[in-house]
Amino acid sequence: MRTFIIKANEAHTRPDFKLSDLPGTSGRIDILCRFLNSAFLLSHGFRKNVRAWLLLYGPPEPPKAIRFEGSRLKVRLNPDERSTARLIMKALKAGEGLREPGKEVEVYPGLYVSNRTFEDVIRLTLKNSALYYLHEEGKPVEEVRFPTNVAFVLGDHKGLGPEDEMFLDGIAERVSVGKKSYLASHVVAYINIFLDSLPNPP
Ligand SMILES: C[S@+](CC[C@H](N)C(=O)[O-])C[C@H]1O[C@@H](n2cnc3c(N)ncnc32)[C@H](O)[C@@H]1O
Repeated sequence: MRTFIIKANEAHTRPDFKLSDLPGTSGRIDILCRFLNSAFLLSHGFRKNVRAWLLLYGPPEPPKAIRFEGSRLKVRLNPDERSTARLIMKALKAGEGLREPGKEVEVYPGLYVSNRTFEDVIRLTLKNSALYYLHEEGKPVEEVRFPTNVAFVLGDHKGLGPEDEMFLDGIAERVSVGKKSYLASHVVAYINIFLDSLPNPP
């Protein structure tokens, strides 16, 4: 089982953005769409063994946590950003008015929204997965021995802040795919392809 978690510092938490201008109006939800594309899509296929969390911290109602559960997802994820952004919009719409922090609403089978925080999701994930923080200065990915259930945390265009990093210290090993700073979606694609190449892939 593979889990990918991305914290999006400015991603809007209401469906108030334009599908025709995601980078300019949504707080970079376009990055989240590409992230989902890399997490789930194969050419002519879909990775059912993947769970992805989008943690949105932009205006006006942060936080919102959107969970895509590959094993249960019934809606189609397409390669284009626009249709994926529409799913995110649907989830944000379903999450409007949510008050209880722990309550998750099912938007479609396999797609959920809640008010869970970054810390809530990390704690939940740690219950059944080894946690890795994807970071340029981490241990080279080729040197890590991955167990059956793995979870990877990434930042968005701003990266993770010092408080998030402090929270992850001691609970998430830093892992690198290279010294350069790559696009979040490229890092996820690289990790998926690297894990696929292992004799017993998670
Ligand atoms: C700051 S990068 C760039 C975001 C970019 N603007 C985009 O469109 O995706 C996003 C995240 O990718 C991860 N990342 C980038 N380069 C990496 C590397 N060489 N090794 C491991 N993780 C990396 C980090 O978690 C980082 O916070």
